[in-house]
Amino acid sequence: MADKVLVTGGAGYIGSHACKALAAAGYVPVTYDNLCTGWREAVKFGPFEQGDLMDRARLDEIFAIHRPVAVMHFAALSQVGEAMREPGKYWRGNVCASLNLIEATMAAGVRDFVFSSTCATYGDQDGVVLDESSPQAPLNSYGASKRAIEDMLRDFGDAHGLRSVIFRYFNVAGADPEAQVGEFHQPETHLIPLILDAIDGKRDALTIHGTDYPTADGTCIRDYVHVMDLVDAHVLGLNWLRTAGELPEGGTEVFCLGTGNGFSVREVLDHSRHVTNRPVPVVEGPRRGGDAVKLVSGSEKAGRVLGWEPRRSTLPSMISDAWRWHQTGHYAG
Ligand SMILES: NC(=O)c1ccc[n+]([C@@H]2O[C@H](COP(=O)([O-])OP(=O)(O)OC[C@H]3O[C@@H](n4cnc5c(N)ncnc54)[C@H](O)[C@@H]3O)[C@@H](O)[C@H]2O)c1
Ligand SMILES: O=c1ccn([C@@H]2O[C@H](COP(=O)(O)OP(=O)(O)O[C@H]3O[C@H](CO)[C@@H](O)[C@H](O)[C@H]3O)[C@@H](O)[C@H]2O)c(=O)[nH]1
Repeated sequence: MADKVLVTGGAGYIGSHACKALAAAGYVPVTYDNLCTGWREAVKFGPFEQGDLMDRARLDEIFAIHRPVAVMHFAALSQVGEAMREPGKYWRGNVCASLNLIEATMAAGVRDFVFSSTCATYGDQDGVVLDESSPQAPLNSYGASKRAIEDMLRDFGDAHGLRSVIFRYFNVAGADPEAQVGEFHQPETHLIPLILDAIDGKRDALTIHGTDYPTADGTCIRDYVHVMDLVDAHVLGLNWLRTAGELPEGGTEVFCLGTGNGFSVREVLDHSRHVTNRPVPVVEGPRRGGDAVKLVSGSEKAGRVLGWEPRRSTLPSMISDAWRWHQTGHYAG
């Protein structure tokens, strides 16, 4: 029988794409999700188990029923604005919930763990290109909670032999090119789906959050990575983790997932106009709290160690796949 992987947050944007990639690689992805921001209809590639990470008894039950060989942990709260208003929700919902999951994982005798971290753990580093060794100085409780979970994984590795791969994502965008799953957040805060909403009239206009940043066109710069490339890296990371001898007992390895190319908000708008061949209504607004000026990955480690190669992570490809999903795929919501 195929090996099972417990996918927390498998009903969400990135987790649902990861389930598709895991199934294509021969695993059975078992989604564990409380549907607080996810969608039942997004769980298409393996069993669904509804539950909250804070519910230890339910987690123990799921480990006993499915006996997964590894855990991929995507479930989190990830809205920066909300994190700045309600830090307690993020420390509880991300840090306490992950502690519960890690303890349940250890109790079940599972040792291989893949974790979604973020370049938001770096904070604002004055335009430098970031890699795995760059200092972490998060600007908000979301980034701080993710950094704390990274530390927790190291401690559980040192003390109890947990082996983990930590992926620090840059900005994830695009959708499954077959539009079986896609990005659907409510409320949506991410740039590309908001631009697409403005293009087809679902919102009045895209507000540019700040036009006075110290960049060539005054808007923030981000490194966008296609969600399918990102989840491919997870399968590579999982296989690498499971290959005897690659990572010692208790080891933790961090990989940045970005392309090394930074694009400003205005550049993303230009590409969106071009790809959709439609105008984008835009208004210029003030800066959004908690935003770094520039977040770009300088890492080649995921390519060197895991053999990862982003294949779809160009802006035209990410925007056209997101646009296809926007027009043809949807969840009930
Ligand atoms: N989207 C990005 O650009 C980006 C960038 C960096 C890191 N990340 C990280 O990637 C992961 C996935 O992000 P996403 O955009 O897919 O988010 P998402 O909100 O679409 O998915 C998160 C899923 O986790 C579930 N969940 C949350 N708390 C839970 C809990 N306590 N118990 C059970 N299920 C719970 C939600 O219902 C949802 O299905 C997150 O950890 C996020 O921090 C995302
Ligand atoms: O209506 C909007 C939305 C966004 N932006 C700008 O677009 C850029 C990208 O914003 P967004 O898509 O919200 O992504 P980030 O704030 O960069 O954060 C995302 O990417 C982080 C990693 O960079 C993850 O950790 C977070 O979970 C995820 O929300 C930023 O400069 C925003 O200020 C706008 O100008 N207008």
